Amino acid sequence: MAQRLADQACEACTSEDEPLSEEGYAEYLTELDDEVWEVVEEHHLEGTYAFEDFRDALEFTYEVGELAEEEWHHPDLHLQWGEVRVEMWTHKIDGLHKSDFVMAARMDRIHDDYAPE
Ligand SMILES: C[C@H](O)[C@H](O)[C@H]1CNC2=NC(N)=NC(=O)C2=N1
Repeated sequence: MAQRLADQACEACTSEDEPLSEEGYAEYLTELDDEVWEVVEEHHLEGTYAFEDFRDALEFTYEVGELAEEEWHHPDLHLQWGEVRVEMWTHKIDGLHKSDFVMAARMDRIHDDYAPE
């Protein structure tokens, strides 16, 4: 059984990598929460997470920031009361890389801890 994306680390990407097309990322997309994530114009992942309040959204944002620093792969994070919107792509190749899906899967796992009671 292939290792789950959420159990993987980001691969170092180089500017020589080709951005993934739909055929290339279709399998990865199946591992993401489909109520959260969509691919926009085959260029980036956009995800929207809901929270009970601002503090939970803020703490989630901080945890994701720590993950990004650890993996050296960074999302755009838009924080508001009760919601965090995430945009994830690989700037170096101006498109999608496997590492973007690894990060999204890792964010899904972090969000599981904030699921409303
Ligand atoms: C300087 C450059 O930003 C770094 O090499 C890393 C940091 N984090 C990154 N994050 C993302 N999403 N894409 C990148 O290309 C990237 N590059």
